[in-house]
Amino acid sequence: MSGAADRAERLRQGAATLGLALDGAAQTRLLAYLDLLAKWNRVYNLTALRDPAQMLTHHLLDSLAVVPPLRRHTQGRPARLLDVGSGGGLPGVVIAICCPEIAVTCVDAVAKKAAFVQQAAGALSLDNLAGRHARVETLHEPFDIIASRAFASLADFISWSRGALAEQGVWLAMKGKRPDDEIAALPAGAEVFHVEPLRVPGLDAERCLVWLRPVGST
Ligand SMILES: C[S@@+](CC[C@H](N)C(=O)[O-])C[C@H]1O[C@@H](n2cnc3c(N)ncnc32)[C@H](O)[C@@H]1O
Repeated sequence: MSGAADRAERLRQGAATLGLALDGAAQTRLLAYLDLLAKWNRVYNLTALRDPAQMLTHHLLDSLAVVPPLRRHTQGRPARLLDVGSGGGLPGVVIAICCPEIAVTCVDAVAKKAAFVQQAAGALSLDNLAGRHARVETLHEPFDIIASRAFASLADFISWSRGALAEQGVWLAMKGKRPDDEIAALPAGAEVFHVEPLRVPGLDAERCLVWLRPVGST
């Protein structure tokens, strides 16, 4: 089997293991995104991983694992999602591909990373995806969901992005092992309402999602 065919099969199997029904267009876009990531990585320095096979498991399937919990939360309704410190677009681009009803903004403080996401939105014809060059602390438009992966401590994630959260909004942090120390160090004004373990197909490592919401007046 060729490398590309092997990746397509592993993506299909991984999505099935996650219980995700991906149509052909979504699968094609996810693989095209992987190709873009691999192609532009040297220029934009998007990820330390160089091998597309590893990128599939560590980046694509890892980000895909967030989609079922996200869909459970939104119930398929339209939502605005901010991916903070998105780098090469993880998990934001993957969410935009799998959930056309979610308008995704990927923000990064490094201009070339935001430019890559904007370029990917055009190349993959994703009307619901935008790359934004900014520090998250400067954003104020309301987002229903603010997500991050490999970004910062929970305390910094919450306090830096607080100004961009809608009134009924929630934060969603993708973490490795359950971050009990970070949860204990949360500032007043935010609380964890759910921590769910995630299984990433083909990845033998602990993963969890931490859901948070604002409390009281901040
Ligand atoms: C370790 S990378 C993670 C990238 C991506 N989320 C992933 O999982 O591969 C963290 C990213 O956060 C960005 N970043 C750091 N501080 C930021 C801030 N205050 N506002 C926006 N982006 C920030 C960095 O430029 C970097 O691209």
